[in-house]
Amino acid sequence: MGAPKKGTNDGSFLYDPCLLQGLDWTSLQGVMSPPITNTAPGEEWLCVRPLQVDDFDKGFISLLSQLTTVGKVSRMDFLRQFLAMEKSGGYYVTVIEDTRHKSIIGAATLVTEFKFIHDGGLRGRLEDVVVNNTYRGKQLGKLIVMTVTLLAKKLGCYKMSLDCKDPLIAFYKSLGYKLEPGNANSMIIRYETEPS
Ligand SMILES: CC(=O)SCCNC(=O)CCNC(=O)[C@H](O)C(C)(C)COP(=O)(O)OP(=O)(O)OC[C@H]1O[C@@H](n2cnc3c(N)ncnc32)[C@H](O)[C@@H]1OP(=O)(O)O
Repeated sequence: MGAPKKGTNDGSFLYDPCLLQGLDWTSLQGVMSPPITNTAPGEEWLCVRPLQVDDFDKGFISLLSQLTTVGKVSRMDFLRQFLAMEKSGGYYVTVIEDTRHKSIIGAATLVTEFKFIHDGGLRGRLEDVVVNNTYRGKQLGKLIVMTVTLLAKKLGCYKMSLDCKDPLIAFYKSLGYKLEPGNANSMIIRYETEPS
């Protein structure tokens, strides 16, 4: 099934699905074995596409709970955040659906940020990467990360960055992400109470 075809944006997508057409996977030759792309993900029942309004009913929120604490997010909460992201622009929440079960099994988000620096450039951040644990080890993690990474390039981002735990450094390095010497620290102030 791959990605939704041109002209299928009926307004239910968070962003225009046409943006996922024509991503340049040539630099990834050898990284994926067998080679897969967002438009040819290896199984006809896999679909890589922007988040849709009815993905709450397809398990999107419970998938995120395999990444971190989600808390209580009702359908209304989901819809409110979806609409806020859509209105704001710059949120490219991208998912993999198993269309046999109408189930969201993978997700990653590209967030873009307008800058005055870098000639008034656009910066990308990779956020909230997760694959359902029963589907892991089948390259779907690589697929969803590279889909949004190539989308950032297509949108004209001058760089894309991410924060991750140490064990995942090798995973992201295999996809071309680098630790820059002297510039690989992640610092945080947390404003919320840590869950017990
Ligand atoms: C920027 C962020 O959002 S960081 C947060 C990342 N997300 C999480 O930690 C949530 C829980 N984990 C997951 O959802 C998944 O394990 C993912 C998304 C990290 C990887 O998904 P998968 O579909 O299993 O990835 P995929 O099949 O493409 O595996 C690629 C490689 O990464 C390695 N890998 C995958 N997960 C991990 C991990 N948790 N720790 C170390 N290595 C890993 C695999 O061994 C594989 O290596 P290989 O190609 O040498 O065999």
